Amino acid sequence: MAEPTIQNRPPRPVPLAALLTLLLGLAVAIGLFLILRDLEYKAQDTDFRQQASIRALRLEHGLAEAVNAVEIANQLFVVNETVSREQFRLFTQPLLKNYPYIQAFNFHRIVTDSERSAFEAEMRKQFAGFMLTELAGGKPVPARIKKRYIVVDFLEPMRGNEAAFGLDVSFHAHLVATMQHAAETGLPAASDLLRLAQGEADARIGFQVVVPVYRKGAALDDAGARRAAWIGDTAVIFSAKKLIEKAFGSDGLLEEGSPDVSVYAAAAAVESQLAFRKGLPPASGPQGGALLRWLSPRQISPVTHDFLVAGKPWHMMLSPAAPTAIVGQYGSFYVLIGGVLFSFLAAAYIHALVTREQRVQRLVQERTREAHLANRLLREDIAARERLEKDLQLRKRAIEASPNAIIITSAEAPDYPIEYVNPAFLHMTGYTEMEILGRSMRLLMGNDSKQPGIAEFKSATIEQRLGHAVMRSYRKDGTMFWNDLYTSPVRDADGRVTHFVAAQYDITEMKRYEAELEIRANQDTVTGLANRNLLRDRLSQALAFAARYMHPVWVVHLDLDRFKFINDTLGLSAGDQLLKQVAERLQACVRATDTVARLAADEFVLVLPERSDESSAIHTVQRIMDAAAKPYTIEGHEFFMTVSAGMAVYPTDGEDAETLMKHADVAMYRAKETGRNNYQFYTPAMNERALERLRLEGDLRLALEHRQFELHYQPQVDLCTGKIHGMEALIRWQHPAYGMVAPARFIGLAEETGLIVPLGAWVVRTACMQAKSWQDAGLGELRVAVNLSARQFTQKDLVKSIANVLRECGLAPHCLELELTESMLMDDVERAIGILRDLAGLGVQISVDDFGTGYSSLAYLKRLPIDVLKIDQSFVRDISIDPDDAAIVATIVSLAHSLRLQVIAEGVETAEQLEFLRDHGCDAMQGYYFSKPVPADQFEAMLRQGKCLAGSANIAG
Ligand SMILES: Nc1nc2c(ncn2[C@@H]2O[C@@H]3COP(=O)(O)O[C@H]4[C@@H](O)[C@H](n5cnc6c(=O)[nH]c(N)nc65)O[C@@H]4COP(=O)(O)O[C@H]3[C@H]2O)c(=O)[nH]1
Repeated sequence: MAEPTIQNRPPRPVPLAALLTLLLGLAVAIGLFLILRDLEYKAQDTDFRQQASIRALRLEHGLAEAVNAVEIANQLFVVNETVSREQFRLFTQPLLKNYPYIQAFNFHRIVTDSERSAFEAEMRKQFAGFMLTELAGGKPVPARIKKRYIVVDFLEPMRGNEAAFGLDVSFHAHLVATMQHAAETGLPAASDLLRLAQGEADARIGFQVVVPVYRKGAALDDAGARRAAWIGDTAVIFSAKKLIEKAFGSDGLLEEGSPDVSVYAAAAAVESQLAFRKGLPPASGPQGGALLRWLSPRQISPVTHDFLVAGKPWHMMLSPAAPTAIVGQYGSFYVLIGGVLFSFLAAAYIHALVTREQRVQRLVQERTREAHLANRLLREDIAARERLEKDLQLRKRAIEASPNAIIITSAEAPDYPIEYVNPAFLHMTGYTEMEILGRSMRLLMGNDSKQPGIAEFKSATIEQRLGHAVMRSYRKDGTMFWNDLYTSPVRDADGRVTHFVAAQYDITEMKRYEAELEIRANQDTVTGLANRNLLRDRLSQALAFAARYMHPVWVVHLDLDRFKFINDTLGLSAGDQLLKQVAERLQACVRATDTVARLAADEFVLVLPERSDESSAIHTVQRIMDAAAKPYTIEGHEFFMTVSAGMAVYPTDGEDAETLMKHADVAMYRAKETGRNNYQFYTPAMNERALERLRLEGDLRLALEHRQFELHYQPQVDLCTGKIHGMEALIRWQHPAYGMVAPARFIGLAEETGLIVPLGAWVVRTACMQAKSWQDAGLGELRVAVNLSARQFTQKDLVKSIANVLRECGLAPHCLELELTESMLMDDVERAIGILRDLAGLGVQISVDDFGTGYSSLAYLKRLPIDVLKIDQSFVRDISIDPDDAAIVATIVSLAHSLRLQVIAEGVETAEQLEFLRDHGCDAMQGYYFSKPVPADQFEAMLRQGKCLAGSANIAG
């Protein structure tokens, strides 16, 4: 099952422990918060109440002191019968100074209407124009007539209060009521708050305290008596603000942060009677949602204080200054915040612990599961191994018990050492394990290393594929057995071939049986030659091969002349013996690749696939006829026998086996008809040529004796100097009947007949003598090139005979150049190298004729001690029209030069060919363009003329 990855793992629920920790932490934090806040609140509340009572006392005291000042002033009128204005001034002066919150001292005099005039008259004595006034529209006007006037008689200080002097205040109902109340009680009475006409702008709220003044000596027992004795009153006008500020003023009771204070000149908090305020009116409590209200600092409830000022109830309210409450409860908040944070941290920690624990548990579970799985796999593995072990044991026992040989080799090239062989192998080969292990399979092949099966086996191994080969193998004691070998690569898990397994079967018995069958099927039982069956096969194979490589195949039908006579005379057994001897002779005259078959009683057929021309075929047939013609000894008697042969050639005389056999048969009958003991071609023209060849061969044998040969010389010209620097000696046969015969017609014949050896020796000697004679005649140290035939080249005493000739002629060895063809060199390179080294040791020059037509191996070319390469005329011919030939010639020139060889081009017929050769750095030329091969006298004439090649350096220069 796939593990969920980090990305797709579902979110895990918060562990309960973490949740509980969080909740508990939060509860504790909140609890602490509440307790602390309560403590803070109580401390604050107590502190606040203390402050409030201090302020209440101070205020009461201050106001009482003020009232006291009024009573002091009143004493002036109580004590004195009459009080002069001056007295009043002098008396109030110090009081005004001591009580700066006193706005004015007044004496209100009750004047009846009847007394008005006298009063006004009396007053005018001191104050001109005095009259009682009243306020109308805020301005003093003469007072209207009333029963009674309450007149501001004395007034201190006067300055600033002039408007009030003489004013009838009886229009002021409340003031009048206050005065009357004071008069009736005989006690000071305070008014409501008034708006004062004088004073600083913020101190114009004030109140009056009046104390009644009675007539001297009047009874004042009850209210009525007092009302009757009332003649006026002394009044003091206070500035409420100044008075209260003075009361609180000391000890910093109004400082920033001190409680907020509201003082009302009434029994309750009536805003119109607000005498003083510091700070804000008491708040109704925190606003906002429940949580916000709960979290908000607990409000300290305001403190009220009621007291009397001159009999009038006053009301004071104190509430803590706003920031104080918050500041005072910070501690609990810190605890709350800290507690909450701590709770979250603790919860996170518990969460981490729990999740870690869970992870560990999970990991343990996973590991446990994996361990179980691993255990299961291990058990399965062990079981599989046991099974495998059993299988292996079984296979091993099977391999060991196998009757066929099994070999396992390593895949390590090049030896592929043997790592295992089964007992059957040891039994089959006779080797012990010790002897075979670590060795190569090659050990089994002995020296028989050229079998086709080995190549197949090798390539199967290299290509790492199945291989099958039937091979001859050799036991330890050297005896051969036929080995049917199968091999197969063994691959490891990565597909790499590490071993090969081979199974070998000893099929020697089968092979022997097969061979016997084949022999029976394909061999003539009397002679052991191929029978008709095998002949057909071989001929078909030869034709298929010939068709592919454009080779001729010769089919020769032989018939023994007069065999029937011998058979009839001497009996079948003698006949058989004769046939056997004939068969042996036939076999001896042909090559291994040829087939000799017996068709019927005295009829034989030869298949000669590797004769390139008719002359070599004739040569073979002639040899057979010669061999057959030799005497036979049977049962003590000597016999002579001749054969008649008919020849047909593929593809001229037929393209299939049947036709060729039929035509060879026809030709054979023709031979019989023409007198037996001869051969006939199926094609008449070939018979003609064969006849001519016979004649030529006969003539050739005599030609040397009759001095019919002569040498022609063709100049070889240095392309740099344009001068003749040598010549090639070319043989000519001056035939008495045919005239001049070209070498192409007789050199091959001479080669086949062996006449080439004396002929070649004659050529070398004649050419050397001629070269020496021209040297002696002062015609230059010319080098003469002579063609060597294959047979000459392989002649045992070649080097010696050449050395003799040079010595006899007195020609310097370097003036003789021996021309050899590529094929002569490549036939048996090692042998050729030996001969050439010996020749080079003499000091003669060696050139390779017809270069480019054969298959010279560069590697060998480097090892051959040669001096000159002759470019074959077939390349030179088309040099200026065929780019391939041009490229070949250019390559040969550069190749020769890189091997430090000279290059001469033969068959140069045109100026273009010459120009090309010059352009490409060819050293010398030979060809009709300069001169054809000419007799010695003509060549000498040419030398004497100093004939040169036009356009060469020396000429141009
Ligand atoms: N079309 C043409 N042909 C040119 C030209 N220049 C030279 N030739 C011919 O090319 C042949 C060159 O000789 P080779 O390749 O050795 O070929 C020689 C050589 O292999 C062989 N031969 C000639 N003399 C001897 C000899 O004394 N001994 C041996 N073993 N072979 C010889 O017979 C071959 C033919 O000889 P030749 O008939 O004399 O033919 C000569 C020569 O006449 C040219 O410009 N155009």
